[in-house]
Amino acid sequence: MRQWSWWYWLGLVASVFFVSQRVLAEALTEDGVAVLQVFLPLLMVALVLLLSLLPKPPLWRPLGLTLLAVVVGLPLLLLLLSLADAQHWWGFNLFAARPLVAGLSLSWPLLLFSLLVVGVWFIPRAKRSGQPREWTELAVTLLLLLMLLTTQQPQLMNLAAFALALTLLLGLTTQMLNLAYVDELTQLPARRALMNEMRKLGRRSAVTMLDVDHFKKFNDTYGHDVGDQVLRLIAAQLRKEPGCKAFRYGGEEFTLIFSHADKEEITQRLESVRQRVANYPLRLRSQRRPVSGKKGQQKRGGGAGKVKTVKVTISLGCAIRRPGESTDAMLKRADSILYKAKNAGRNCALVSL
Ligand SMILES: Nc1nc2c(ncn2[C@@H]2O[C@H](COP(=O)(O)OP(=O)(O)OP(=O)(O)O)[C@@H](O)[C@H]2O)c(=O)[nH]1
Repeated sequence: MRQWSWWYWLGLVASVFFVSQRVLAEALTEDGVAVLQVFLPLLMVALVLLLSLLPKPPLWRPLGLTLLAVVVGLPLLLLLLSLADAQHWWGFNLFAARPLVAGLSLSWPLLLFSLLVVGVWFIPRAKRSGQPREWTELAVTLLLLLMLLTTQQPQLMNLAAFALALTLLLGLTTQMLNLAYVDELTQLPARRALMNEMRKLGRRSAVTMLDVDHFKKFNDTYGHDVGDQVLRLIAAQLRKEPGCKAFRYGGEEFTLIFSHADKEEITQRLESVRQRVANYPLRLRSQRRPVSGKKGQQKRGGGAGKVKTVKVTISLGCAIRRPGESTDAMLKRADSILYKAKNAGRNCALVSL
């Protein structure tokens, strides 16, 4: 679903690029060019804001088609109006369109509007999410702006257009790699990344499988969303641990790999993770509790908005690589040690040579 976003952005970039090329075309009058130089960047900033705010449904849905028609069609409509010399109708001359800097199509309204949209919305959003998609959208917005500001300097404009195409390609590739290699819920490297990393492990290495205790019961009691919160919490604790690399293996299972085989140090690290998770008070708001069923009714009795804390535990099984052992066999052994830890009463870490 999220991948549809690229098509809308591509549509907008293509439409703005086409219209900006027409700015240079001789078919436009001097006033027509001026209108495009003032209004096209303003319209473009408004459209990128719209695109970043609205959900992006599949293109073939009526809403998707409408959104695409808006982002592609409005710049084209502006071009048609400029070709028809329609600027007299909208009082263009009153618009204070004098450029602030000679050679750049930068007017006061554009400077203020783009500073507001980029500074208040795009930059904080990209920083908050840290995702390649949001950073790409910010870079594309800035490069589109640069391209439109430099319509009077074709060499600079071509350079900005080239950088724009490269940014889109880079953003798309990074996102595809992220989809394949990064787990969306926890943002840890996913199983495919683990398998790649395992191939590189040396003779002195170790792998740990870990699993949340009684997670099915936890999900049934507090709901799937709180379960997801637990998985994110565990990922955050694993990420903090030095000397090892964490992966989400799948479901409620995680994997840690060590590129050394020091049993004492590994035991210490696993104990530290286990204790941090076990002692972490997870805050629950009452509205997150189940909305139906007997258990839900009992829990909702506690009053709306009340904050309750719960704790979870994990079990860990670590296999230190044996001479001649394949990484697959080591992983399987770690899994069976994990089940020994479960049978030993859970909330514990076992390490075996
Ligand atoms: N919230 C949430 N739950 C998940 C996710 N992936 C798997 N689960 C749940 O994890 C639970 C795993 O349950 P089991 O394999 O029976 O294990 P368990 O209840 O943790 O019991 P033990 O492992 O023996 O302590 C199932 O209820 C799955 O639905 C996820 O991404 N989010």
